[in-house]
Amino acid sequence: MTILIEQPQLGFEEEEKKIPVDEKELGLDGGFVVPQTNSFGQTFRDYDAGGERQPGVENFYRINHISQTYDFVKRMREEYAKLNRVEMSIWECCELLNNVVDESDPDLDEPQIEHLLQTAEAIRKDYPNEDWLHLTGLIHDLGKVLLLPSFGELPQWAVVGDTFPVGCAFDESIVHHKYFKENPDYNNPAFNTKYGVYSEGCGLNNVMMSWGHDDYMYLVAKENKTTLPSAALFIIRYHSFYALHRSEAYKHLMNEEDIENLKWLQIFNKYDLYSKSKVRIDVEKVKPYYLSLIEKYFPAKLKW
Ligand SMILES: O[C@H]1[C@H](O)[C@@H](O)[C@H](O)[C@@H](O)[C@H]1O
Ligand SMILES: [Fe+2]
Ligand SMILES: [Fe+2]
Repeated sequence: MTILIEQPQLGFEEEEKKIPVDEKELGLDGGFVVPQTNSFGQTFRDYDAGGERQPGVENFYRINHISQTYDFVKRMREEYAKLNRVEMSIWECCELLNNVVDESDPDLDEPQIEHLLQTAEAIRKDYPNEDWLHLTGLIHDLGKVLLLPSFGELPQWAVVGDTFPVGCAFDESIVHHKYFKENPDYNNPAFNTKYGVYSEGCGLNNVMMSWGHDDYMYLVAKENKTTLPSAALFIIRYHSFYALHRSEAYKHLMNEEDIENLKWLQIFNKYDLYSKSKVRIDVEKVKPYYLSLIEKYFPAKLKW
């Protein structure tokens, strides 16, 4: 029952693009200061904080956990693999996110374009030479356009929030785990064991993740033949997989390449999570720089 999705084979050129992960090797001082609290005065990712956003966020996860089943994900992957909805550039997509607000996020109620630029600019300060990582910051959440009418207007529960594997047991570390009890897969013996339909070390590429903006943007980038390195595609695809990159669950499904790429994801996560603030970036000022990166790593128009 395992669904195999093709991963670009690492040829000679791609091999050379592999990037050193050691922060010391990169000569960085990690200037970014992790703030103690979010813009609402609470600790980041506190899902039981009881603040103004809590009831909405909890309700979001209730519906998300009940509805993300193995069959649902399979259907979504097939449907969106067609990439037959829209043709546009990466920057046009960034602008579309001007009007998107994420209901799953306890730390941010700003339009998403702010979050993209805040993430990218924070990375750029600490890792000035890793231009691929700046661009990864800019585009990692573009898949949230799935909320908009021309992309199928999917409900929030099918677009945002933390992701997790389907087809095997839901790990206890997943936010608001209790709501999985009402997911039909929860009582299905094919899907509710440690390995479920997978096997030890099978590689995350062979694992079906709950459907949302991560997997969609990965698909868009890959199918439109981005020249970004494999670590960038991994970051885009798994940045919402907190059970893995924060709680170290599901490690038994990883292969060697996943282990390498996870190091970059963990660096990235610091900027994705803690750069969320009310301090706005001047879009027009930074736009030329990001346009030059887009031109370097993507075709002018992409299929979405
Ligand atoms: O609420 C947030 C948001 O949807 C992010 O884009 C996602 O990456 C996180 O995992 C999630 O917790
Ligand atoms: Fe995200
Ligand atoms: Fe993000």
